[in-house]
Amino acid sequence: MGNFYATFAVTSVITAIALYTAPQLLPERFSRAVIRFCLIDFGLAALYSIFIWPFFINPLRHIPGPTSYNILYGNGTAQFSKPPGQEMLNWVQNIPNNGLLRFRGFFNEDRLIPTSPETLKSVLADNSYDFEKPPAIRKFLVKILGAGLILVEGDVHKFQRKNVLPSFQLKHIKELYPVFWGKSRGLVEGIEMEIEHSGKSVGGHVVEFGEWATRVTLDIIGLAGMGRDFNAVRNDDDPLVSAYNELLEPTTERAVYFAANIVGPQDLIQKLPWKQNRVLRETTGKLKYFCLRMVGEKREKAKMKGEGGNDILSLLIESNNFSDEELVDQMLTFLAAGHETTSSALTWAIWLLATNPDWQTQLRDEIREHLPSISSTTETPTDAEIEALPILNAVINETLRLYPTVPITIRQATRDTFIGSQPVPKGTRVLLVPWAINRSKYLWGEEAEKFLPGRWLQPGTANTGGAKSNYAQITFLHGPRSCIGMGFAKSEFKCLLAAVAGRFEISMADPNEKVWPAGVITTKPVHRMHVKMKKLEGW
Ligand code: HEM
Repeated sequence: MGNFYATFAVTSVITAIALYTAPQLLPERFSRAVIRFCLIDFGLAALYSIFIWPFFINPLRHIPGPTSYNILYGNGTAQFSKPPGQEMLNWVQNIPNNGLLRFRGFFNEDRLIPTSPETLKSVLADNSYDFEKPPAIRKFLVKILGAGLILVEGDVHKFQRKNVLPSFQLKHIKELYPVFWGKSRGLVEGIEMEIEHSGKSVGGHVVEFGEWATRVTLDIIGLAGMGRDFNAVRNDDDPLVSAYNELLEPTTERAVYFAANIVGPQDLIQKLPWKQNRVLRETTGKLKYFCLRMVGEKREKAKMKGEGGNDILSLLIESNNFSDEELVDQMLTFLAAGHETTSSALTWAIWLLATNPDWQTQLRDEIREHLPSISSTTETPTDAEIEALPILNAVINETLRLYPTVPITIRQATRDTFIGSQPVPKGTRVLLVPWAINRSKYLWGEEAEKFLPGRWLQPGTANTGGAKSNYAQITFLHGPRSCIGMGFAKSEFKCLLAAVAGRFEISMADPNEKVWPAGVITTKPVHRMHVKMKKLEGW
């Protein structure tokens, strides 16, 4: 659209000159003259920004993209397609391009989609700091989650990333396996109890698995991330968890409030006498208070008894690089980024196993042959034993490929820059679409959209799935803004899936149910995940 303010300045000058030379166009009353001036000015600016610039001037207009669009809102609704990212996948599969697609969003604003390893590398690695998260989204979320790693940009991000990274190193993740396995046992026991209480132990009982997944991943991020046992699998009365759930409770009014803050004048909206403003202030205040108290207690304990823990927060405290307030921001970030994401991945894996019984059996056989029973309280598998299971590795990688839990994420060019050899003006929005890249037939072959764990089981393909480039899979993105918790998430995911698939036979409650992903940031099955689970003896 070009620079919005510059457009207005130019159209104001044009309007002023036009009215000066044709004063008969202005009514006599001053107030009416001002209104007419503004209307003409606004009309000219809109005409230029919505029609002239995008269709006749914009240097990006020759990049291939969908040819059918609405004249006013372009293909803006594609961002809300179901499943999220599906419309973009259709473009990737069907519109020939040289690594970049362009479409017009609302009011014909440009949107670019990198589609090849080269252009993805350009955005994610080579020019990563030229592309930031859109400022309005960041400004609003910082009020809720604080200025933690996921929301800061530029030098502050470089500093935080450098100082948080050591706590997520492989050697630390290895130490967390007992927590992952112990919490996986808690999950299995919880489901076993639900089955027992239902009185349907013999034939199996229908369980809504998504809720279990949410609770157990919350427990894991609590204990492994912050050294606090929320025990959400057994109860939900932890004050920190209650405040967190209250904050993210998905009501319609909350959704409208969030949307108004992102697209509207945020500072004004936050001054309105809207109940959501007060609720948000109070719950974030509560959440931050609990976190601050936890950080204080941990710091004190480490000082008095020289006792640090092996959770991520303890390691960050030990590193001495962050103030208490900064640690609170990181805690809220880990809570938000590190639990619904893994919970979503686990839920999709359960669905894929329920609908692919052959792979379910093969996975169960592998687990039962090589790992101690999940019910054993004396034996815990080592990280090496879990990492050595090829089918488990194949199933989690294929799940993460087909159901990336963040299907779309957005960037905005902060300066005039390049994607590959294509100049990209400041302000252009770029969509990174894991859903479309991970399923692209150009990167994964004709069977790209099929669940085929075997692609990770061929000689030399355990880490690549047979794709020629790392950038064929962008579930965790790549480069300086990639998911810092990838190793944590994959290890946790492996333990949880091994425990559940080893213990239960899983089938769909309704084999004819149409299941598809829905959600705004992370995805879950649209009607939740109702599966029949039957406890299997002999392990
Ligand atoms: C299957 C599980 C997960 C998936 C698919 C996932 C995916 C992602 C993605 C796509 C991003 C980039 C978002 C963007 O910049 O637009 C991201 C960033 C991040 N993730 Fe994860 N994530 C997962 C689990 C976790 C876990 C368990 C943690 C923490 C314990 C975590 C912590 C973070 C943080 C801190 C960032 C921001 C990194 C930065 O900007 O430097 N994630 N994740």
